[in-house]
Order: sequence, then structure tokens, then C-alpha cells
Amino acid sequence: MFESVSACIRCNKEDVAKVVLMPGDPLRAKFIAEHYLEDPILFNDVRNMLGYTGTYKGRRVSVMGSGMGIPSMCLYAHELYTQVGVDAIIRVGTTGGLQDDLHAGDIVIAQSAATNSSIASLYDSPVKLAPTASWDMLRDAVRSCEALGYGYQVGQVVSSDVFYNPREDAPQRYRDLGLLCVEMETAGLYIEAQASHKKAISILSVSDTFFTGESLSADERERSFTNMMEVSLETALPYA
Ligand SMILES: O=P(O)(O)O[C@H]1O[C@H](CO)[C@@H](O)[C@H]1O
Ligand SMILES: O=c1cc[nH]c(=O)[nH]1
Repeated sequence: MFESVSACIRCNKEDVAKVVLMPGDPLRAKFIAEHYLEDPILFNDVRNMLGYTGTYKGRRVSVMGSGMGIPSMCLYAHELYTQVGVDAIIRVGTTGGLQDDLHAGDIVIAQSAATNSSIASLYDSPVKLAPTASWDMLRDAVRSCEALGYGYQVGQVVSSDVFYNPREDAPQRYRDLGLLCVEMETAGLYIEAQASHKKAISILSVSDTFFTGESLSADERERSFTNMMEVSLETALPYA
């Protein structure tokens, strides 16, 4: 029998690890659990936002979908941090590349996230918060890429509230500002981590590029981001 600890996650708290990998797609969570975790158990299936816990290199690690967009990410991250007792979340996401030296399949570690969302304005603060990665997790993500021999870039990404932006010049403006890539959740995750005094890092894989026209299929998006998954699992170990 599940103890329902929060509004949208039905689980026993002790079934969730202290560190959670969060892809947007719950089927990517299932893929990670089935391919990388030993003895995975399903701890959440409310709304099919699948969450699993197993062991990786002998340490307990969980993986759960976040859904798409800042509202969905914020809801689940908030419940995991404040009601389930999770200490650290690693977003395992896809992103659209803006710069010419980013190619499909490349890894981006998000140091910070510019956003068109109002999330940072909702906190009672005399300043607008700057969504920023946890330094130790950023360092550990870099170390994991280097240990595995995978190339990576570290920098500022864009977390957009919309996938289809009515401002057609938006990607060009982002590119001119040196922003690396566009996705839809990192700023929300970083603000939730800051507000909860917890840790977060966003590790992204480029699924397509805005200016050079590279693109991966939906099936490849679901299954072929194994470099990013391996980096994320290695990054999780110190927090497990
Ligand atoms: O692959 P995920 O983690 O879902 O991330 C990206 O993909 C979705 C859009 O296709 C958005 O959620 C965006 O942030
Ligand atoms: O272009 C893209 C690719 C992935 N995710 C996004 O939000 N945008």
C-alpha cells in the first residue's frame, strides 16, 4: 500500500533515493531505469509520470519524468524536494542548439538559465533571482564528462515557456547573446532548488540545431542519448 506523501506523487518516501535524475519524458525515465539501474522498482505512476528507484554502482538512485515546461518541472521538483525529502535533482534533457559548434548529440551542462518565464519574479525577493546550477554538481558533471571522454560545453542556456515562439527572431537574438541552446525546464528546476536550499544540475543533449538544420527522430530522442545518461548517473553518485 502506498503512503501518498504529496499531491502528484504517490509513493513511500523511503522508496525514493536522495538523488533523482529527471528527464522530461517519462519513457526516458523508464529507459534509464531498465538499461542502467539494478533491481528497479516503480515508485510512482500517477499521470504516468513514471518514477523508479534502483542501484547504480551499488548506490541508490531514482529516475522520474518531469513533464514538459517549467510549471510541470516546478511541481514535481517542489514535491520531491519539500515533501519526499530528495536532496539533489539532475535534469537529463534534450535541447535545441543555437551556436554553430554545437551538434546533434553534443552535451551541454547548464551553468545558468535565462528565461522568458515569470518564475523568478514570483518569489518575495528585492531582486530577480538568477537561475543557477549548484556549483558542486556542475563541477561533478564536468569531471564525469572528462572521465568518460565525452566532449561538453558549459554555459548559459535558455528555458522558454513556449516551444513554438511567435517571435520568429527569438533564436537569432539568443544566439547573438551567446546563449548555447534552448529547452523548457532548467530555470524552473534551479529556482526550486534555490528556494528549497537543495541542489540541482541540468545536463542536456542536443536533439536538433536551429541554424545548421541537424535533427534527430522522436525514436532517437527517446533512446539514443546514452552519453548524457551515463554522465548524469556518474554525476549522481556523490549525492546518492
Ligand atoms: O527532452 P526533454 O527533457 O523533455 O526536454 C525538451 O524536450 C521538450 C520539447 O520537445 C521540452 O521538455 C524540452 O525542454
Ligand atoms: O528546439 C528544441 C529542442 C529541444 N527542446 C526544445 O525546447 N527546443
